[in-house]
Amino acid sequence: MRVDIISIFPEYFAPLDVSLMGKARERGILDIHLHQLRDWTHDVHRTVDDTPYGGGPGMVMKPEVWGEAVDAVIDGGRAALGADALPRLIVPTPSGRPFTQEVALEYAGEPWLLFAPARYEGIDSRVVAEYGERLRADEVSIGDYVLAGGEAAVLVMVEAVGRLLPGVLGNARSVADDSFAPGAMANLLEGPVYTKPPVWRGHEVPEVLLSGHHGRIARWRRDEALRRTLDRRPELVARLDRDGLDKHDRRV
Ligand SMILES: Nc1ccc2ncsc2c1
Repeated sequence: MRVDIISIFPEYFAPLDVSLMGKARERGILDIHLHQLRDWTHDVHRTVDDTPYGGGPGMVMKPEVWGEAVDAVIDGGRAALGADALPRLIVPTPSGRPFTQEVALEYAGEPWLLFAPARYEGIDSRVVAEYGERLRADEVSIGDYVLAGGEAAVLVMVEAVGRLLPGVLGNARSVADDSFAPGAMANLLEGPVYTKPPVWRGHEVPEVLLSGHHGRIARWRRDEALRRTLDRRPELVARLDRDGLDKHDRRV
């Protein structure tokens, strides 16, 4: 998968050089290209924003600069992927559709993603309108809180998508084990986890986990996942269809 990221802070993405994403890049599974948005400005101050039409606080990022940058990055990607290749354009914004595991799985199936993180009050809305006429352009939110810009959201999305790519997770771990993956634990939060020693500062590991009885262990883990989900994210339990909950579950 090719990933292009255009930002006024390309250095923000240094974390993508390390750990799982760094290894995926070394192994050629993930091909990440960073671009400085200001390289497509033409004034001495390398200006990327201006005051909003209609008034109001803050500044809006200029469409001309983003248009030249996205056009150039598409041309660059096409030199590598083919003259007709087009990226999935992803614009992180608090007003976007929620970024979920389902969206991450969708993006993991794409050969080319182009992220356009904004600062200030966002990017002139004509940019998404312009590119939405010829490619898939999504405005996506990672949650309902205030950030200084979209760069942190791109880090989150690249990691969530990158770890789904074949070969990125080692054999010991598979995406099928994910807490939001389809299956018996779908839509449930991870329950508590333990490792050695069996007693730590007087806290004992639940006995069932030391029993070696796999059926009881599986049942205990599901009970704990359901209990935690009911306590912290009851709306996720509501999503479980009636078949998703067995008669034992209803006693949790
Ligand atoms: N403030 C904020 C919140 C969510 C979000 N998602 C993508 S950019 C962004 C910015």
